[in-house]
Amino acid sequence: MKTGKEYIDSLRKRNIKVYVKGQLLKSEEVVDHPFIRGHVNSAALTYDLAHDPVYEDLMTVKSHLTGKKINRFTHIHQSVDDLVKKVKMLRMISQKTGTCYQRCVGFDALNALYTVTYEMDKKLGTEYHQRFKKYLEYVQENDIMVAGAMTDPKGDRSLRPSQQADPDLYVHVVEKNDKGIVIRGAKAHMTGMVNSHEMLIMPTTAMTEEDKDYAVSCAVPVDAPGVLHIFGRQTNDDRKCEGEIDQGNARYGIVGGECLTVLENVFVPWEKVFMCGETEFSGLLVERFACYHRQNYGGCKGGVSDVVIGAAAVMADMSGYGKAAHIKEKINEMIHLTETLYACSIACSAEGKPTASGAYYVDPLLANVGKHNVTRLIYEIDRLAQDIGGGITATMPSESDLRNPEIGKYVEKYLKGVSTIPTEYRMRIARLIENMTGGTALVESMHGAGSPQAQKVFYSKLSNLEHKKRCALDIAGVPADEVKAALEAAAKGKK
Ligand SMILES: Cc1cc2nc3c(=O)[nH]c(=O)nc-3n(C[C@H](O)[C@H](O)[C@H](O)COP(=O)(O)OP(=O)(O)OC[C@H]3O[C@@H](n4cnc5c(N)ncnc54)[C@H](O)[C@@H]3O)c2cc1C
Repeated sequence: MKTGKEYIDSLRKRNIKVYVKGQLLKSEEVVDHPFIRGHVNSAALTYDLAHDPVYEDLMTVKSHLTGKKINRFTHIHQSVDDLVKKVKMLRMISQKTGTCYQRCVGFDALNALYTVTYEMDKKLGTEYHQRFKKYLEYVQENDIMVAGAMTDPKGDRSLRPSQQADPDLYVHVVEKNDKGIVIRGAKAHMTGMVNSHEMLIMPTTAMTEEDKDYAVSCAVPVDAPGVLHIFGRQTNDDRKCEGEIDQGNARYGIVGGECLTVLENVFVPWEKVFMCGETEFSGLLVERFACYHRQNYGGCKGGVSDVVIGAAAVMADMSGYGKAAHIKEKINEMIHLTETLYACSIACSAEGKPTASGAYYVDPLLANVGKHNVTRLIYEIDRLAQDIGGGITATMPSESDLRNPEIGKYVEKYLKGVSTIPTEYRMRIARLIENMTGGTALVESMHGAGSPQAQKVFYSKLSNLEHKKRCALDIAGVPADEVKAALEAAAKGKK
């Protein structure tokens, strides 16, 4: 297993093309660029914690392939216990970073592909699973950070991939030969991509026969020829080029350092191709990845919310209203919402079941309910934090003002709360609340792992409404079969 330092050193060896604000960075500058370094630090923590005996049980596990001790982020879930520990691990790390540490996306892609390649081979007689296991062994042995690359730019959402005016709006195969395939397109919103080693490309939606070229999954090094990354802007990101306080979370940053990854005729050898034209399995792959990924959100956002709750409570204490009844009530409400998020993630894990491959899979309905809650409850948690935080979280002068020899004394004097607390501490907490409850951070809760509607479609599919109707009819003493026949007759009459 790599340490954080070994992980960072390994990133420096890549020959990666990253653009930030229109400028191509030199490959060796990427890790230390102020826009990127925080995301590197938070991912590095997933490596360092695996060497800390306190977290050994959560962070490490025995590989089912080699029997060796590996970082959990490269593991295939072998039990319900593994699924539960994943969620506990995510909450624990989030409590330390206050933000995304990116590695869960690749973790979920590994598990999704492991289960789907097995089922694909069984049905179609392909050989993807063996291939994938070899790749997995390489990932585990080298403690590789893998970006999960599912979301395509998608162009006109009302059209299928093959119907788009521009064929590259979904990643597709443009050439096949005896050595491998060539792919073209882009992947959008790529978390942790610029500080990963490899990306796992997956289709973003179920495909029809016409979309055959778009049903493609493969592993690609982030610095392969033809790959370039355009780093995304974030709320207040220029503050990263200034001092520390105004960033709020200077060490770990905000969200996962997303980028647009362009794939311009990228060659992929067959040993790294895990789906190529098997349209009937692309929907299943999307579903598996989505559910594994939605499982996470009560864990990671639970931990992030723990930090938000702490920040709000500290702000109240530092400002002298920490003991007020309405503040305590609001903090309690935030705790209630946070534990509700966490409960869903634990529940979908506890209800996990083995797939045909032997890998364990979450309860998909509960995983979707959990992520859907995140799209709503985080907004309420953050609203309460802003309520408690006060207007200072939006209007505060800068760190430069605080340090200014002429006006610093006024900032010091007039931003003071409780007289014994240094003003700078209060400013740091106010900035943390600002950073964690606005802009980019909120949108991640809405769209990361899929927009709300993407979860809702699972409800009608998985919740068995007919069974619920039956329960009601039985309890009310109404004969279900008679009602069914009567409704069918009425529907026929209408036609
Ligand atoms: C911070 C962040 C990190 C992310 N990280 C990753 C990552 O690491 N890997 C990855 O693969 N993806 C990642 N994503 C992408 C995420 O999965 C997508 O944002 C999400 O699936 C929504 O897609 P979109 O952003 O293209 O939104 P859109 O598709 O533009 O959706 C916007 C709205 O339009 C609606 N809509 C879309 N299509 C239709 C339609 N056909 N009919 C009716 N309504 C429609 C949606 O329901 C939604 O309400 C990340 C996103 C964010 C914000």
